[in-house]
Amino acid sequence: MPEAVIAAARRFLRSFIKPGRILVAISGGSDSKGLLVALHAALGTADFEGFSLVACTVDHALRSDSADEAAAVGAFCAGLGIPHQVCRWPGDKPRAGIQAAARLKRYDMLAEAAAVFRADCIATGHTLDDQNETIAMRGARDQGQGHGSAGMAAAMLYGRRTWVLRPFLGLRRADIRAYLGGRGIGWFDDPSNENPLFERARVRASLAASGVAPPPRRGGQLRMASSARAAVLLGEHLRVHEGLVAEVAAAQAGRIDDPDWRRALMTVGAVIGGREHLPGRATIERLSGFLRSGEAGRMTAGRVVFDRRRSGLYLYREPRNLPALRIGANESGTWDGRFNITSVGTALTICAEAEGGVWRQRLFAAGLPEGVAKRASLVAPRVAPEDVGSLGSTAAEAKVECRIGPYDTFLPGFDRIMADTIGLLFGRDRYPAPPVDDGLTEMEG
Ligand SMILES: Nc1ncnc2c1ncn2[C@@H]1O[C@H](COP(=O)(O)OP(=O)(O)OP(=O)(O)O)[C@@H](O)[C@H]1O
Repeated sequence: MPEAVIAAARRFLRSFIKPGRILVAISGGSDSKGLLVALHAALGTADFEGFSLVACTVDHALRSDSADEAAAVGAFCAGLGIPHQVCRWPGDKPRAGIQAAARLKRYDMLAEAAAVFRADCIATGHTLDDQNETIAMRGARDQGQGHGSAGMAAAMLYGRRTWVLRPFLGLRRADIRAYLGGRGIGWFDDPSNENPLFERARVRASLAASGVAPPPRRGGQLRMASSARAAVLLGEHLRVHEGLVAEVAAAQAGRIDDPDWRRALMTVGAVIGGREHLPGRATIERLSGFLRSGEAGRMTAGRVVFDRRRSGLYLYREPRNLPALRIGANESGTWDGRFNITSVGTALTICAEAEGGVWRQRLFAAGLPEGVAKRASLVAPRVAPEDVGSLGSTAAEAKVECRIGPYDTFLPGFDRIMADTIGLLFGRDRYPAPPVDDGLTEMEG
């Protein structure tokens, strides 16, 4: 029903803690165009003073007519009096994984545009149809263990800085099209949506062919509750030493059949291993068998050693395939997916602390078993001024912080409680809060 569209726009605006500027990510397709039009209509009433709209189209420059389409979207926005910017992806494009690369670039450019416009958030036109496709794709990829079943979050923090909100996540695409059609507004259909070379296009076609609407979901709310509980368990049972070792109390180490704890532990494991994703189902099952048995020993999974002793469980990065990195003066880089390093003044080289050095003493002083302190110290970063090479030290020439691999690029709003807890354990600040009431927002999902 087209009325649902304007109702969703109004509900979204009411969820803001205070009025702000919203950047609509508009591709020119029906969903994002419907979002822009519905928000514009809602803001035309007296109920939402203090809000403003701006818009941005990313021209991926992958199709010959994309620049013309982006310009046409600009003209449409101008007709509504909404400031609009086109961001073009310049240069050569990767051949493999083009959709994933385009998505990352898109969010990067949208976040940049939001900063330039001083927008408080980005809004995208993701719909319930997109949500169902995402859930089907994640299920098929066997991410299992409940990681993927919550689907897309109604709010997502990009790059630790920009909130991306999805106000139409509970709406069907057909309703948005009917809403636009009723106003005589057209849209572009992206041919890649139908291209069977892309997984999403195949899933979309098969969901449409099945003709069955998936049942309504409360995935977002359930996931938020799970994250809150996981955060409590982490606070009670897990400590992190120097960003290198996660120590789990002995009594908790075997409770791997608790799904919230398992997800929390696997997420901490991903941080320790410098990974963005949790291990797949088969790896988690193997690891669970080991932890459930309660026997002392070591198992490696996802670049992380799970070292089980009588005194507790210890997680640390396995001492293999550690990279070397060069960072120019006053530049930043990420080493091994685990540490963000910013040079202050001089160019730096970063490699693994192969001798253990001062880290070993610190970990030992923190009360860790000697074997754990020894192994974990070998994977610590050794930061040296480039011109001094191996004689350098970690003195004042660098700022080093832990990277939280699973959340620093994309943080689903429903995981924020757990992400904050993990961040604090690794010596980081909390992530910025969203501009909306996220409890309300997740009810859309
Ligand atoms: N070229 C673009 N310019 C601006 N916004 C875009 C563009 N492409 C997509 N978007 C935004 O993203 C929304 C979802 O589009 P689409 O489903 O194609 O993206 P996606 O890659 O699936 O996103 P995600 O991976 O985050 O689910 C659109 O409704 C729109 O708001």
